[in-house]
This record gives sequence, C-alpha cells and structure tokens, in this order.
Amino acid sequence: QLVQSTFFPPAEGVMLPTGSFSNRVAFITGGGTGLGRAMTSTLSQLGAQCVIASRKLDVLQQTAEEISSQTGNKVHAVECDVRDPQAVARCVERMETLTGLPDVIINNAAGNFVCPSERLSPNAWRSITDIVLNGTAFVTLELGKRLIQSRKGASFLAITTIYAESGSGFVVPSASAKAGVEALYKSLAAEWGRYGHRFNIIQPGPIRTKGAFSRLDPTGAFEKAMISRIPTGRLGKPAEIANLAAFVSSDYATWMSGAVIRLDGGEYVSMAGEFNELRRVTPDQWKMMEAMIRNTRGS
Ligand SMILES: CCCCC/C=C\C/C=C\C/C=C\C=C\C(=O)SCCNC(=O)CCNC(=O)[C@H](O)C(C)(C)COP(=O)(O)OP(=O)(O)OC[C@H]1O[C@@H](n2cnc3c(N)ncnc32)[C@H](O)[C@@H]1OP(=O)(O)O
Ligand SMILES: NC(=O)C1=CN([C@@H]2O[C@H](COP(=O)(O)OP(=O)(O)OC[C@H]3O[C@@H](n4cnc5c(N)ncnc54)[C@H](OP(=O)(O)O)[C@@H]3O)[C@@H](O)[C@H]2O)C=CC1
Repeated sequence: QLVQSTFFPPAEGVMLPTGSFSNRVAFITGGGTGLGRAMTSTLSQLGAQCVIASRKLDVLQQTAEEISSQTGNKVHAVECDVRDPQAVARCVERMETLTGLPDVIINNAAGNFVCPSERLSPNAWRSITDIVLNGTAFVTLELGKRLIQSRKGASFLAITTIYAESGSGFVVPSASAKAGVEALYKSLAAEWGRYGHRFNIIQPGPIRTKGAFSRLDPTGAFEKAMISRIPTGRLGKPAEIANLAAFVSSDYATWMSGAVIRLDGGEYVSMAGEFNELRRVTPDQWKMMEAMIRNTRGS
C-alpha cells in the first residue's frame, strides 16, 4: 500500500438499507468464489434469495451454506458450465423450479491467464472467449427470452475489466471477450428496455482474489508496480465491488441502463495520461524546470 491509501480507507460494510432486496431473486454466475461470492453475500444480507452457478458444485455448496447461515436467506447452488448452452438452459430450468425467474442477473464468471499471444493455442483462445463472451451471451439470452415470455423486468449486470476499453497485451483473449461483453450489454440496453430490462457494466480494477492473482501475477513480482500506479495507493476490496453491484441492481438505480462504471482507484486514467510520470519530479526539480521553460524565447 502507498502512503496516500490512508486517505482512502475501504468501507466494507453493506451500504444499502436492510431489506433492499427482500422478495427478490438474484442469479450470480461464478458466485462461489472471489468477487461473485462477495456480491452474493451482500445481496443475501440485503434480503435477496440467491442462486449461484458455476462448474464446481462442491465450492458453490460450501459458499451457499456459509452465506445462508450468516444471513438467514436461502442461497441455492446450481452446477453450470456457461460455455454449454444446454447446461445453461438446464440451470435456468432448475432455478425456475427453485425460486422462479430472477430479478437480478450478474454475469461474473470468467477465465483468464497471462500469456504472450504467440504462445496461445486455438483451444486456449476458445477456452477464455467461450467462458467470458459466449457464456455471458448464453446466460443473458436464455434468461432474457424467458423473462420476456413471462413479461417480467430484470436488471442485468456484467463484470468486465478496465482493459476492455483500452485492450491489453498478454491477456488478449480476455480483452477481446470482455470488449464483446460490453458491446453486448450496451446493445441490449438499447433493445430490451421495452421489455423492462436494464443492462449495466462494472469494470473493476485490481482486487486480490485467488482466481485472478494466481493466473495474472503467479509469482507476485508485479504487484508493487501495479499498486504504485494507482492514485489511491491500494488494491480494491471485494466488498467495494459488491456494494456498487448491489446499488446498480437495486431500485435506487432504475434510471441507470447502458452505463459503464469503472471502479479502479484511478488506475485507468493514471496509466493513460501521457504526462503522469511527472509525479516523480521533486519541488526542486520543478523550480529548475520552470526557470528553463520561462527563459525560453521563441520557437
Ligand atoms: C503487469 C502485471 C499485473 C499483475 C496483475 C495482477 C492482478 C490482477 C489485476 C487485474 C485483473 C484484471 C482482470 C481480470 C480478469 C479475470 O478474468 S480474473 C479471473 C480469473 N479466474 C479464472 O480464470 C478462473 C477460471 N479459470 C480456469 O478454470 C482456467 O484457468 C482456464 C481459463 C484455463 C479454463 O480451465 P479449463 O477449461 O480446465 O481449461 P484447460 O486447462 O483445459 O485449458 C484450455 C486451453 O488453454 C490452455 N492454457 C491453459 N492455461 C494456460 C496458460 N497459462 N498459458 C497458455 N495456455 C494455457 C491449455 O493448454 C488448453 O489449450 P490446449 O488444449 O492445450 O491447446
Ligand atoms: N479480481 C480482479 O482483480 C478483477 C476481476 N475481474 C472480473 O471479476 C470477475 C470475478 O473474478 P474473480 O472473483 O477475481 O475471480 P474468480 O476466479 O474467483 O472467479 C471466476 C469465477 O468464474 C467461474 N467460472 C469459470 N469458468 C466457468 C464456466 N465455464 N462456467 C461457469 N462458471 C465459470 C469460476 O467458478 P468455477 O471454477 O466453479 O467454474 C469462478 O467462481 C470476473 O469476471 C473477472 O474477469 C475484473 C477485473 C479485475
């Protein structure tokens, strides 16, 4: 952490009023671990009945039991590989039986690893883009069609990343797929408002989770450099994403659709600004540089 992080301590308590999601059903892909688990915990604390879905049923079941026992609200675990549209259909059918169709859908499941692009096999490319882009599309289309048929409105949220906008070397399948997810959600925000559906996007900056850090910085060698470029001087916390996700999915945000919200401690603009390296210039150096600039005559 950098010194300035003391100005920006994370508030990790649940932000919205108790009961904000009473009588609501939330469906969260990848809800067993990391940020998905944090979002499930927050929505459950706020009264939602949650359904979490991913490949590892044992992980989902353990998370579901832990959260339900803390909040008193049911969390259902449903096995689902989002890459398989038939598995997605079966998962949604199971959810309809358990809870009915959801009010809140969070497409959070993802796969990623750092790799020079020249080392990627076709299957490596397929593996990431299938989880991130096709998985999000299969879940969104399956639920969207059933919600439209039932004339039920819903809030859809996708978790992308700050480099969905800029692109990034060494995570090219993820960058390409996340950019596709953003195009999908912005497009559907325009098309499906008429059915009562909102579509929004959160782009998190770096937040320590086992899933992300073990695949993106396996040796830990890059963490210090990453924190040094974040103006708020620290990594994000899962609860910070969870509070934002709860707000975006709540009745306090019914006028929000098609929004792309970056929550990254300022990392994106910090990396983008051409002159931001001048942060390293000391006051004495500034005196000298200013004198040089002022003494310049003509062009
Ligand atoms: C400057 C550095 C900064 C440091 C940054 C630190 C922190 C993070 C900061 C910001 C994060 C920003 C964005 C984060 C986005 C995320 O999405 S993080 C979430 C990550 N979570 C996961 O990935 C969880 C799920 N992942 C998985 O299950 C697996 O990792 C996988 C995605 C590979 C899918 O598993 P599975 O379906 O079992 O696939 P296979 O093992 O069969 O592999 C499929 C093909 O892919 C090839 N492959 C696998 N790993 C690699 C690798 N490391 N390098 C190259 N290729 C790989 C594998 O060989 C298979 O291909 P072939 O069949 O061999 O051709
Ligand atoms: N942590 C960070 O710094 C950042 C994370 N993000 C995004 O946040 C989200 C959560 O990531 P994070 O919590 O860090 O990482 P995790 O690895 O903990 O979360 C990924 C989840 O996706 C699930 N998943 C993976 N493949 C599939 C599949 N084929 N079908 C269904 N579920 C699947 C995994 O469960 P299972 O293995 O059981 O299938 C896991 O629960 C992702 O969208 C990621 O891109 C974005 C920017 C920064």
